[in-house]
Amino acid sequence: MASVLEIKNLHVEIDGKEILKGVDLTIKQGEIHAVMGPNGTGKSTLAQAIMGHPSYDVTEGEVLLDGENILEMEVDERAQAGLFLGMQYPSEISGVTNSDFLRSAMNAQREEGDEINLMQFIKKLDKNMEYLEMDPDMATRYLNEGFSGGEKKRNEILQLMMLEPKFGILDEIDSGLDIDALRVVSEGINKLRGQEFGSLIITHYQRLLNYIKPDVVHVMMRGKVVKTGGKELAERLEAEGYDWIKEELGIDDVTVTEDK
Ligand SMILES: Nc1ncnc2c1ncn2[C@@H]1O[C@H](COP(=O)(O)OP(=O)(O)OP(=O)(O)O)[C@@H](O)[C@H]1O
Repeated sequence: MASVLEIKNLHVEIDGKEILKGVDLTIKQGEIHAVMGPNGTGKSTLAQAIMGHPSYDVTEGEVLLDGENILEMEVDERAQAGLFLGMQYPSEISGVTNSDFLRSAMNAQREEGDEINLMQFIKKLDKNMEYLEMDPDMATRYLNEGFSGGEKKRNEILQLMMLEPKFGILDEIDSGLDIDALRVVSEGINKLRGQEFGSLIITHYQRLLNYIKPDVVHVMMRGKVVKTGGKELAERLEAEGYDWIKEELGIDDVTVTEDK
């Protein structure tokens, strides 16, 4: 049966300031959802809260993966349950090679005693790196250390392709990518597309959505999802910006501020 990720009435605070003010959103496995919205409207906060970043306090609501509240799980348990978070700014880890990191992450998802066979791992790694047009040296370099912005993003998609999560939460996967990298990264996501994979892709640009056709598009303003539609919604935003939504809602300021 297809898995479902349900975000229900999610309220999140950072340092006592409420950023998310009741987000509702449901993704089924097999679907790709895009989250768009002006700067400072809570998109990254949503991704961070789902994955359990310690600075983000959930004050109300729940996030259910097949009916189970993942907010009660530790971060590694969330990953084990099948969630993957791509970071807007992936961190560098010196002393751990990219390949070792990937193998440990894959083994962490498996039962003890059922570790992935080394040859199988190398085969899968080689195949996916080739697919993503990555330099083979990237496997033996320390995780993200000295990687360019584009290399980090490609590497994130490599992680996604190796781990094959149920749901990938991808924050600004297109930022800083040149046009070739954008194509490759999009192809990687499209390759995963299918009944076994669902994704929430946070992006500013319709450009990415020319390569990855979303099934559903959401717009966030003031810490909430204010509009949901199909891919034509993203096209209209690209052509007309966000003003028409602000007019519809009767608001001037879209950001998350204290007094709303
Ligand atoms: N660590 C933090 N401390 C205080 N405020 C924060 C923190 N992180 C985010 N915020 C505030 O929360 C609001 C929403 O931020 P968030 O990063 O979720 O927005 P966003 O929609 O992803 O924006 P962008 O499109 O610019 O990436 C902003 O006003 C931001 O300043």
